[in-house]
Amino acid sequence: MTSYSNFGVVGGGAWGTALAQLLAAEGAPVRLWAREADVVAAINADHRNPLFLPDAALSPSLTATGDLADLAACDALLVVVPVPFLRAVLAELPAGDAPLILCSKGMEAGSFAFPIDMARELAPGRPHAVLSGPTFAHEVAAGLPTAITLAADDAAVAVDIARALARPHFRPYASTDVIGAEIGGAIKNILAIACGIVDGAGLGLNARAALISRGFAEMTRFGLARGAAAETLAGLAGLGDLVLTCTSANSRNFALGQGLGRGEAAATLMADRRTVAEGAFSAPVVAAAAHADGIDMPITDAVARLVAGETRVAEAVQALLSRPLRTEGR
Ligand SMILES: NC(=O)C1=CN([C@@H]2O[C@H](COP(=O)(O)OP(=O)(O)OC[C@H]3O[C@@H](n4cnc5c(N)ncnc54)[C@H](O)[C@@H]3O)[C@@H](O)[C@H]2O)C=CC1
Ligand SMILES: O=C(CO)COP(=O)(O)O
Repeated sequence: MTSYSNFGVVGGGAWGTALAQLLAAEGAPVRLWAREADVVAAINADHRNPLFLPDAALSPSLTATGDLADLAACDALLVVVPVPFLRAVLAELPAGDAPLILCSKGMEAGSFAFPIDMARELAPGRPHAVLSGPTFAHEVAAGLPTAITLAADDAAVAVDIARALARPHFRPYASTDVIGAEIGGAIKNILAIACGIVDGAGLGLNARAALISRGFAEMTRFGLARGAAAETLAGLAGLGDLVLTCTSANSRNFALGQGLGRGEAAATLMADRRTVAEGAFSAPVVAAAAHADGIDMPITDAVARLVAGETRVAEAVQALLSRPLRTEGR
């Protein structure tokens, strides 16, 4: 059994900060790399991250740096950079054999790569794992009970990392279904936008439940075609996270969808965002991947078109409702 005690966190957004705080809460040293100099300064001076996680008081044992080289001595790294920027940051990581735990949720445009695919390509020769599940950052930082999936190809690696991350209120479930964990996290963001649209447009709770169910059918079709296990998709990283983010305006993806549903322009909603709504980036990518593989994903298609400003909410809803009737199933 390998134990990890000297964690580094790559990415000082809400989720990176919350994970760093989780690991540092009892006084363990944790080093966090943040891109913004004011985030680094505020964490070190005031033990706060006013830009991305303003309400959390952070442990003094959590220190920040703007230099990735300062993470070279860490014995495990959590990588929490939004997917569109992940490749560039991975390319700058200091060399080493510390495991990389990928915590971002999405699929890269052009390459169709998930975070773990990029890590294997750009930082080979070390263990890679995926951490994904229903986990609002502010709740984890506040110490509220949370369960999550930790997936790695090697079962022993998954168990070791899960043990190292576990805390009394934070329960990682070990898994070897890396692709299932990646697909669940990427697709639930897209479906959270769809549910936000239904909410913003006032289409009712029946419609939201229908979207969650039929969206889960899309996630399952896409996942099974790529070798994911049905249990993973029905677990924390899939259905669990889908339920969380499809039912709460705390989800940035859901909130973006609410704006679209109220009729606000996608371009306006996307402009000047400091925080990410990964589903807006992933929707066209997953839609294109599904088309290429011949997988039917009408809700994902609709979200991609709405985010691109190619259709209006009423048209998209009409198109979904007028699809031919079919038998229920995957
Ligand atoms: N916030 C949450 O509750 C959770 C977020 N996630 C995932 O974690 C990942 C990171 O999200 P958050 O920490 O919430 O981010 P955030 O929305 O709080 O902050 C934005 C992040 O993007 C970074 N960024 C912006 N432009 C960049 C660039 N050009 N190069 C590199 N980095 C850049 C910022 O430095 C900041 O770290 C996403 O994939 C998200 O889906 C996963 C679970 C929970
Ligand atoms: O992934 C999340 C919770 O599990 C956070 O969702 P949002 O990115 O939509 O806020």
